[in-house]
Amino acid sequence: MSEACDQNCNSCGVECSDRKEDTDKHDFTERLHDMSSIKKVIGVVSGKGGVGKSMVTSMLAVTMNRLGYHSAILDADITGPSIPKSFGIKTKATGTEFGIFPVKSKTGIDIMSVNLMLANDTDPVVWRGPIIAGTVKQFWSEVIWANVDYLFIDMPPGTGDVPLTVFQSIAVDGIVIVTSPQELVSMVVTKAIKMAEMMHVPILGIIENMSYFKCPDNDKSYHIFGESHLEEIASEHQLEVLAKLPINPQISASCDKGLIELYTTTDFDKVGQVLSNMIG
Ligand SMILES: Nc1ncnc2c1ncn2[C@@H]1O[C@H](COP(=O)(O)OP(=O)(O)OP(=O)(O)O)[C@@H](O)[C@H]1O
Repeated sequence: MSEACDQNCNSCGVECSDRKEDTDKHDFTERLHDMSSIKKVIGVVSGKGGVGKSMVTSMLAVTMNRLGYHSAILDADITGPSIPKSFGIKTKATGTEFGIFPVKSKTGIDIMSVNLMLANDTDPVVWRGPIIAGTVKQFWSEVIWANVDYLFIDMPPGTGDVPLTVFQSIAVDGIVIVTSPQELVSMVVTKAIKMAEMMHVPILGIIENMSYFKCPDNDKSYHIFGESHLEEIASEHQLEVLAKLPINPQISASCDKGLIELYTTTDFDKVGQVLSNMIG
C-alpha cells in the first residue's frame, strides 16, 4: 500500500496487494436457474412495434421444433405479450419451491410470458421500467428451462430499458432483426443494429416481414408498403438477409386462432439452416 493511500481504489492506478475490486465495474450477468440447460439463446428484435416480431419469434421456435430441436420462448415483451395467444395457450404457469415451470405448447415448445401469470389476459401491466426489467431477469433465472436447444427471446420493440437489460444480463448468442419495408427507409432499424453492435451481440441477419403481397387471382407480387431496401441496408452493415416474408392473411388468422403451430411455409428454411449450424 502506498503511503499516500486514501483507501479509494477507483481513483488510484497502483496494483498493490490491498487493492479492492473496482466498484464502478459491475457484472450485470444473471445466473441461469441451476436446473436449466439452454444451448443457444436467440434475441428477436425490431426497431419499432407492429412489424411482426412476435410472429417471427413464434415461427422461429416452430421451425426449430419441426427440425427436431427443443425450442422455447421467453416473452420479454412484458407490456404487450402476444406469444401465448398465437399458440392458443389458456393454462397458467405453475411453480414449486424449486422454481417456475414454463407452459408447454401443443407441439412441446416451452413458453414463459407475463400473460401466463396474470389472472386475466386482458389485465394491463402498469409497471415502471425497473420492475419490467426485473421480471425479464426472473424469467431467465427463476424459470426452469429444461434441456432447451434454442431459447428465443421476444424483445419489446426499440432500444429501451428491457432490450438493454436482456443484452447486459443474459448471454445472448445472436439476434435476428425483424423489419418491414416502411421501417427500412427510416433510421430505426439502424438504431437496433447499432445497439447490438454496441452490446457486442452477434447479429445473425435480418428478416423483412410484410415484404410483398402475392395476389391469389393473378399470382403477381405487389409491394404494398413500398419497394424493399433490405439488400442495401444488409450490405451496408454486412448482414445476411434471412427471409423476406409476404403479407399473408393466413399468418394473422393462425395467430388470432392460436394455431401458429399449424402454419406451414418454406420461408423459414434458410434461417432454420443458419440456426441449426450454430449447434451442428
Ligand atoms: N406477414 C404477415 N402477414 C399477415 N399478418 C401478419 C404478418 N406478420 C404479422 N402479422 C400480423 O400483424 C400483427 C402484429 O404482429 P406481431 O404481434 O407479431 O408484431 P410485433 O412486431 O411483435 O408487435 P409489437 O411490437 O406491438 O409486439 C399480428 O396480428 C400478426 O398476426
